[in-house]
Amino acid sequence: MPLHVLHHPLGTHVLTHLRDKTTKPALFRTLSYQISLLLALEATRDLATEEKKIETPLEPITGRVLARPLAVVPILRAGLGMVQPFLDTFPDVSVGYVGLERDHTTAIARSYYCKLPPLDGKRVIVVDPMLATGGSAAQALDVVKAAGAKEIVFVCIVAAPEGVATVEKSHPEIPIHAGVLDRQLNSKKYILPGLGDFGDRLYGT
Ligand SMILES: O=P(O)(O)OC[C@H]1O[C@H](OP(=O)(O)OP(=O)(O)O)[C@H](O)[C@@H]1O
Ligand SMILES: O=c1cc[nH]c(=O)[nH]1
Ligand SMILES: [Mg+2]
Repeated sequence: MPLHVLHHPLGTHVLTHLRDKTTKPALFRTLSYQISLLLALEATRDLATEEKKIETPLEPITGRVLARPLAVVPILRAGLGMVQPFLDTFPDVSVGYVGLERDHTTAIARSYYCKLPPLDGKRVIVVDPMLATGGSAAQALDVVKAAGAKEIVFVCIVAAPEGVATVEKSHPEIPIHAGVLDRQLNSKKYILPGLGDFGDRLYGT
């Protein structure tokens, strides 16, 4: 599946402020909300709709409404910073949680939590702001598939080429929506130029 990179002047503006090391957590959370809303709209452009007969104040018409509910699945903890725009914007959303944490030396993610709603019949949107090695995303996508998800999209704010390659190899049918595609990983598997540790900046840790 192709990588879809966000093209919107507001997205570019927000990303610059997210990258700025002087941006404090309160503003960082607001900016995360804004870019996640833009990404949520991109990741749902092709949602199925169905007919619904209604009456306007003037006459009856057949309109269209969303046919199926959404499930948004943040990868804890940084993914939590991307959930709220989905809840605020879509009429029928459930939330599942996959807890993964990268080891500081190996950068390999370890699972510590999982709680998912029924996923069959839903558009399942797995969200995590940073796609670095791709290990966390690939694991989370394995987990939602094992839980019955069939229509899955992965959404991140910053992607590294290495992470995109990992997800494309392990889950070739899953579309990836990213706010930006960055240059590379450094020796500690952080994204360059990136924005640092998203979870730490979101929660001031
Ligand atoms: O693509 P990867 O190499 O797996 O790296 C990306 C992961 O690293 C960060 O989470 P982290 O493990 O730091 O946990 P946190 O969200 O609790 O800070 C980020 O939010 C991703 O989940
Ligand atoms: O650059 C990175 C890589 C992984 N996780 C982050 O929060 N930032
Ligand atoms: Mg972190």
